[in-house]
Amino acid sequence: MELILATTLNPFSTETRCTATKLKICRSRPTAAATSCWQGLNAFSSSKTGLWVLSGRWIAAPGCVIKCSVFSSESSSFSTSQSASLREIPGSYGLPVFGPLKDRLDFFWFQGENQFYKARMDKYESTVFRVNFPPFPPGFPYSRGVALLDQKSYGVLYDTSKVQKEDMFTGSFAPSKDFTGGYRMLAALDPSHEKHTILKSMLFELLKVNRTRTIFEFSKAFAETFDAVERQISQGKQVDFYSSTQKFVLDFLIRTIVHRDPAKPGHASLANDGPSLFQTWIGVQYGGIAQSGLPHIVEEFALHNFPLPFFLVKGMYGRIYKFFRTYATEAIAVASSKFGLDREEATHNLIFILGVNAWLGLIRLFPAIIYHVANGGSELQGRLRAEVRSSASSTRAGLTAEAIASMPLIRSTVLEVLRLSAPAKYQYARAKTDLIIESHDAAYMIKKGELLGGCLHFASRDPAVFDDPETFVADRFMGEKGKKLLPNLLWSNGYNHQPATAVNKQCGGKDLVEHISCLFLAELFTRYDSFQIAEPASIYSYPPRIKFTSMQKASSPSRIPVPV
Ligand code: HEM
Ligand SMILES: CCCCC[C@@H](/C=C/C=C\CCCCCCCC(=O)O)OO
Repeated sequence: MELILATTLNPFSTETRCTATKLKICRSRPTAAATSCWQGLNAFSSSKTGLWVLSGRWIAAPGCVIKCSVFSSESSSFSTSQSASLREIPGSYGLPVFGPLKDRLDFFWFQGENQFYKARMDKYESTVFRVNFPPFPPGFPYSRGVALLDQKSYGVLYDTSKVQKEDMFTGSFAPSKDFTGGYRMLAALDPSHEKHTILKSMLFELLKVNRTRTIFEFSKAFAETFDAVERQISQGKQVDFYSSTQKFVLDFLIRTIVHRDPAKPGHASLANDGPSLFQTWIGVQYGGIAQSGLPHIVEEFALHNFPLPFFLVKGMYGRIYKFFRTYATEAIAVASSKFGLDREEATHNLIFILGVNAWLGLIRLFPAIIYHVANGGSELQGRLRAEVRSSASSTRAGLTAEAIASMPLIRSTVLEVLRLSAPAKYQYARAKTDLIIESHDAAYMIKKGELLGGCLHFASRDPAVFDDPETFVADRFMGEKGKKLLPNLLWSNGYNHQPATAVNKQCGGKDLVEHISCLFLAELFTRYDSFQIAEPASIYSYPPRIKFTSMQKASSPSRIPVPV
């Protein structure tokens, strides 16, 4: 936040910088007798108009006096011209040991993750409050921090000039690097790290050189998956889409980037073990926060108590590594020849990017898309079908990137799913310096080093931003009105109207996710007129309960084979 201080002095030259040696901050309204003084150094910068911009760290109510001595030892005084109230951050970490233990019981047993945050937001009447984040003791370090649950305060998580993202992928707990060949992965690097820029650029390059494969491999994996779905339905079975999605997405990702079918026979083949190898490697690696599907009491004691050692999955990860090292030759060649990366490090990063960043997110997103579109009933399915059929048939080549781009309702539906059911629900960062953050109704002082944790489930339902925030509105992101909401769509660790770059921490697969999610819906309504899922369905439980019960094949398939 920038506080414009109207200077009463002649403007200094632009070279002069003023270092505040003593700031008198009025913690409450200036009429209050009590004020408090801040001792601290803060750099101001002047501009020709003489207006001093006090960047972001100090808040003063009107009438406060800010003493400031400039380098030329000339003293000056300013009066502030704006007001903002600095509020103590509500909440508590509880007593040592007992506080985190109570929070752990609330989070994993008595309340569940959404109610855990909602109960505290209601209790403190604030979207910013102190809390113990998971994972919890005894075996995990204290993750005391400040929760951010509104759209306004969330933005600080993206401002890497104010916060650092080293080892912040899952908050205070970062798995041992043993799980990733001894290397820190791209997602765990702060953008100031040179290796971050190199690895993210490598990813962008791999997505670019494989762009033509994407649609083809996706459509192929989609067809295989739904052939199997239809076979099972014809045998009178309900089809658990969360499990069939895992093979579907892994096949698509690996065929597209590694240029090899994971199950293709060979000395390093993954056979059909890919999904279970990745689920186990990830579940053990992130055990403290993992949702394993194991009986709850087992999950609590086996996974949530202490970080599990890598040796438990050494053999499984060895198979994954051998597959990539053996077959991902082109991708590794790009990494080493074009980006100078060590082949070893490139291989481990490729596994993590495809297996955690890409796969883990998409296998949660596709069932959520089915869930929301099924809940939209025949009306929404009819509108989606009409849009797909008219757009695809209008271009000779069927579901091309251009055809997908001409499906506004499909895209808006995908974005609305990403709003309501963002697969990556938490983003963390640590304050680089003392800083001020703002919610819609107050400003708070965050001290250097404090952990900030955003909970997207609430920020994506911020009633100050979204009309009818709890309701799935497929059209929400359509037209000019929808375009204005893109800055409020936060699923990719950044604002949706802004691009992921090599120097920010926004999801490297952001565009790919939106494109193939639109392609997923377009394929679905090319192949089917409609579909139904079993009730009750759920995407907030783990594993998600999304089971196909029936599909109505397309009466007039406009399918034109996609060019290879
Ligand atoms: C629905 C699917 C996905 C979701 C919800 C998702 C979400 C996110 C989020 C929230 C982050 C930031 C994590 C943090 O630092 O706090 C992230 C980072 C990242 N994602 Fe994704 N992602 C998805 C799919 C993908 C795909 C398909 C790829 C690659 C093909 C990918 C590659 C990455 C990478 C490389 C990073 C680290 C970026 C960096 O550190 O600069 N993601 N993703
Ligand atoms: C969970 C959704 C993952 C989306 C991938 C995305 C960003 C992820 C950010 C943090 C999630 C880290 C992995 C959590 C593992 C949970 C284990 C389990 O419960 O099995 O990177 O692109």
